[in-house]
Amino acid sequence: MSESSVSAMPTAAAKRGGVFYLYKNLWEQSHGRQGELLGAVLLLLTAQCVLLSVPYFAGRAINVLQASGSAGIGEAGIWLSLVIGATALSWVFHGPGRLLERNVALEIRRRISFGLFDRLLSLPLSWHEANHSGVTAHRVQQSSSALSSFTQSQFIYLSSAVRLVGPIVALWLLEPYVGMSAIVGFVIICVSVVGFDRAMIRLAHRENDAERRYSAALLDALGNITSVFALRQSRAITDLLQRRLEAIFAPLRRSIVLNEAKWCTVDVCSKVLSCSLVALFAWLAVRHVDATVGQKTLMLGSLYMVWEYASQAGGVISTFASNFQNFARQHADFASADPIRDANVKAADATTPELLQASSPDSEYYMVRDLVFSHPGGRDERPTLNGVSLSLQQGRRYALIGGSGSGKSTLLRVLAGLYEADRVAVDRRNGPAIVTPSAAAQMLRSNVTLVPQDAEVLEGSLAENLALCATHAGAPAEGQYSEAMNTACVSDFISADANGLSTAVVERGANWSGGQRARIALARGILAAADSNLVLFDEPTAALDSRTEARVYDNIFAALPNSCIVSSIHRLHLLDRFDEVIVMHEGRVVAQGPAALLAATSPDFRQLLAMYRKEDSAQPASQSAAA
Ligand SMILES: Nc1ncnc2c1ncn2[C@@H]1O[C@H](COP(=O)(O)OP(=O)(O)OP(=O)(O)O)[C@@H](O)[C@H]1O
Repeated sequence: MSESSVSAMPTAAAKRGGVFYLYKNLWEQSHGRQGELLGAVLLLLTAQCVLLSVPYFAGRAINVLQASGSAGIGEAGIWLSLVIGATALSWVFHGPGRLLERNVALEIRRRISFGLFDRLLSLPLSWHEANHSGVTAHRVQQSSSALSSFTQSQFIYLSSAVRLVGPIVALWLLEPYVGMSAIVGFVIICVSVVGFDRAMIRLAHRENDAERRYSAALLDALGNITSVFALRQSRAITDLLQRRLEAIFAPLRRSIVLNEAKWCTVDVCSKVLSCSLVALFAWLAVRHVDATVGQKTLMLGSLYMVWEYASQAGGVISTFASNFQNFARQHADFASADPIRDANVKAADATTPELLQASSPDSEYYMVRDLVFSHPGGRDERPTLNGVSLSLQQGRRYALIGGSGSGKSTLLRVLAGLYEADRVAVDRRNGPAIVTPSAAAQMLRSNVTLVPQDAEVLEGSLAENLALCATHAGAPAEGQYSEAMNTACVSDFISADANGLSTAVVERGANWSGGQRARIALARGILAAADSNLVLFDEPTAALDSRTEARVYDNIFAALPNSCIVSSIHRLHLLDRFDEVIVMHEGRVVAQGPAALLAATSPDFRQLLAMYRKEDSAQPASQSAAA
């Protein structure tokens, strides 16, 4: 995938309303736990409201001491014990509130991770081919962590809100002019913070894009480490990684400058505001003449209250600035999975359920007519499959042959329902014809099993790898493993018992030879195909020597006697094991029938056969017999 197309993806997210977007998703994702979420909010709000009384109690203690001296020690002690009491009481609400909030956050992370994974599984194969797996994995992780961390940051946002409103109300009660001045000051500073952070959100989106491309390159390098070593790619890969890292740093550097400018503005303005509020209060207080004693009074406790509330007000500005920055980051990170959420999946045809029912496993043949398919973003103007027609019968074996790039793998993927055709009609004996591509894809997907070309194995034990599949009815029983291992000739190199099944498979099956890995993957494919009436194999034995290859085919045909089997093959010495041959050329089926008939009637078949014989005779004898 080109670098430009990767970076162009997640911009739709930036258009969505930030705060509402996150809160809407938080609310939706916490369904079933919304009571807990509201309970957490209530408890955390109560804790912050209780804490608001602390400066008042402390100020009253100072005022009593100022007015009554040592005679007021008892009363001051009561006020001070209220300070401790209020702090302790706030924890009675804050602690349980945080527990609730963080538990909901964990649940939200679980839901988003699995929700996105489910969504990924529902997207067509072509979507996955067009999107780098490293990029997609990064999106899932970043988005699920972001909303989870947003959820468990609620107490910070709530405390900021209370500490924003509380001191203003307190200052207003102490002196309305001071309260009014605080509001004006807050508004000015908040507007400048929002301005800075808007610019920083845009940079965060660019930074996330660049970071995903860097992760993708790193994953490619580490995932293909044999080629990196063997082809001396280290230098080129390092250069690529450096370029991609530099692409992260470009928006990051601008963001760092903006961040410092923002903090400078916030710091200076909040200090100016705090000092101005104290000065304003003092000035207003000394202007007030006490009529009874005839002198200007300035109660130190009240001054302390103003200082404390003003400091809180100043502190809140810093907190607001930092919260907004976190919030901006969380918004950008959560939105990074929007290309997955927004991926355009064609809605299934309304008649699908009926068609699926009609296509019960006892359908006895498929007649595929006029199949047209183009790879999205394919290089060629012509469709990859152009008017393909073929007929397949239950219990028969078909060899799919053709030159490289003729469309064999693509055809098998369409027949497995993994790619949706642009146009197709499928006739079956036991049901109405299906003429809608989406319905055809769904029907095929629920009746057909494709054993893919690449032997994709996962890290774990052999048993875990075999368990990573399902028939249309569900997971295969463990008792079937040894039979599948025998069929795929896995038991040639590992015993089909508990001991053998516990053998380790490392990442990408690097502790097995290519042929052994292919047979493990084939055993898993055979397990998955147990109840499919159409089973497709995409060159499953290309990595095997010709004798083992022939044994594997004999075993497969014996293990699946009632299924229709279509297998693409390159080595044509296998042809006599198949009932019919399907010949492909440039995206078309140019011939179908028994090999003997085609040898007499099809020039394309004869040409392929001649090419094969020439290649085969050119090979050293040892090669075809090698294990
Ligand atoms: N994901 C894809 N995106 C775009 N074009 C593709 C994609 N996969 C295959 N193609 C193109 O479709 C054509 C048919 O490819 P396909 O893999 O089906 O051929 P094949 O007959 O299986 O070849 P081979 O025998 O070499 O495996 C080729 O021109 C190929 O470049």
